[in-house]
Amino acid sequence: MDLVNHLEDRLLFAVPKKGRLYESCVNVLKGADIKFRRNSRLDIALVQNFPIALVFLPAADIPRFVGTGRVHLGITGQDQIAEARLRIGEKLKVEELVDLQFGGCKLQVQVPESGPIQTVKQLAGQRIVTSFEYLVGDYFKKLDAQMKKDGELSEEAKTEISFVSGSVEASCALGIAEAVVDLVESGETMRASGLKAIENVMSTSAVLVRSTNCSPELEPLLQTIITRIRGYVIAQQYVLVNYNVAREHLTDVLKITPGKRAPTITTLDEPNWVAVSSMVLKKNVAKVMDELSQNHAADILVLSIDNSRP
Ligand SMILES: Nc1ncnc2c1ncn2[C@@H]1O[C@H](COP(=O)(O)OP(=O)(O)OP(=O)(O)O)[C@@H](O)[C@H]1O
Ligand SMILES: O=P(O)(O)OC[C@H]1O[C@H](OP(=O)(O)OP(=O)(O)O)[C@H](O)[C@@H]1O
Repeated sequence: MDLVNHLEDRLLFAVPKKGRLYESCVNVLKGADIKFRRNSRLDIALVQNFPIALVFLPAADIPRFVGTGRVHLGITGQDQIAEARLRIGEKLKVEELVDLQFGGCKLQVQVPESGPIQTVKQLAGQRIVTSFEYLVGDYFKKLDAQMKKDGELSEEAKTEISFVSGSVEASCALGIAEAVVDLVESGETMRASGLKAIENVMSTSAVLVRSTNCSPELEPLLQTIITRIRGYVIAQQYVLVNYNVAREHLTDVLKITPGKRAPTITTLDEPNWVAVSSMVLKKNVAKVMDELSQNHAADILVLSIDNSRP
C-alpha cells in the first residue's frame, strides 16, 4: 500500500522506533485500544480503528517532529524534550501532557571511580562527552560563569562539551574526556565502565507530548486519545481497595484511604456497618492494608483496575 498517500487527514502519532521506551509505548497504545499492525521494515503503521498513523522515529527526533507541527502527538523522554527546547528555542511548539510513569532515569555527571575528580567544580575547563550537548552545555556554562564570578576559574577557561551519539561511557577510558554525562537507571552500565556519578543534571521519564500547532479539526480526536492514555496511566498506578468497617471506626480508616477524589461509602445490611471503596496507589497498598487491619477494617479486598477515565 502507498502509505504516504494515506497520511493526509490522519492524526500523526510519533513513537520511539526501538530502544528503552519501545515496549512500554506499545503497552500504552494497547491500553488506549489503538489497534495497528507494524511491518518491521516500515516506520509508519496505519491505525485500524482510528484515522491515526503511527510514525516510528528515534526518541531524540520526536520533540522536533512534534514541536514543528509535522507530527501531532508523540511519546519520548523528558530529557529529549528539554534538550530540544534548548537546541530549538521558542520555535519548538510542544506541550508536555502526561507523565507516563516509565522510562525513569537520571542524567548524571560521571567520572572515573578511582580518579582524582570528586566534584563538578573540578571539571570546569576540562573535557566532557555526552549525547545531550545542549543540556550539558547549558549546565557547564552556568557553572563556569558562577566560578568566574567567584574567582575560582580564569576568565579564558571554558569547559569543552563534545557530542557522541552512543557508547558515551567509553569516553573516559578512551582518553577523550575527563567526565561523561549520560543516563543512569540501575547504574550497571556506569559501574561496568569504572565510573561513578558525582552530580545529577536532571531526572527524566517518558511523557506524552502534543504539538500546540494542530488544526482545530484534529482536536476532538486528539482529546479522545489523550483522555484514553491518561486513563490507562492512572489505571496502572492505582488499585481499588474495598473493605467493611463499623461506623465508629470510619473516621480513622478514611484517613488511611482518602481515595483519589473521595472514597465511596455504602451502607451494609448489618447495623452500624458500612462498605468502603477507595483508589489507592499500587506502591502503597501493602502498607495501607496493614493500617486498615490495625484500625478495625474487615474483609479487605484489593482489585486491579484495567482502565479508567479521569
Ligand atoms: N537506562 C534507561 N532506563 C530508563 N530509561 C532510559 C534509559 N536509557 C534511556 N532511557 C530513556 O529512553 C530514551 C531513549 O533512549 P534509548 O537509549 O533507548 O534511545 P535510542 O538511543 O533511540 O535507542 P538505542 O540506544 O537503542 O539506539 C532516553 O532519552 C530516556 O528518556
Ligand atoms: O543504568 P543502566 O540501567 O545501566 O542504564 C543506563 C544505560 O541505558 C542507556 O543506554 P541503552 O542501554 O539504552 O543503550 P545505548 O547506549 O545504545 O543508548 C544509557 O545511555 C546508559 O548507557
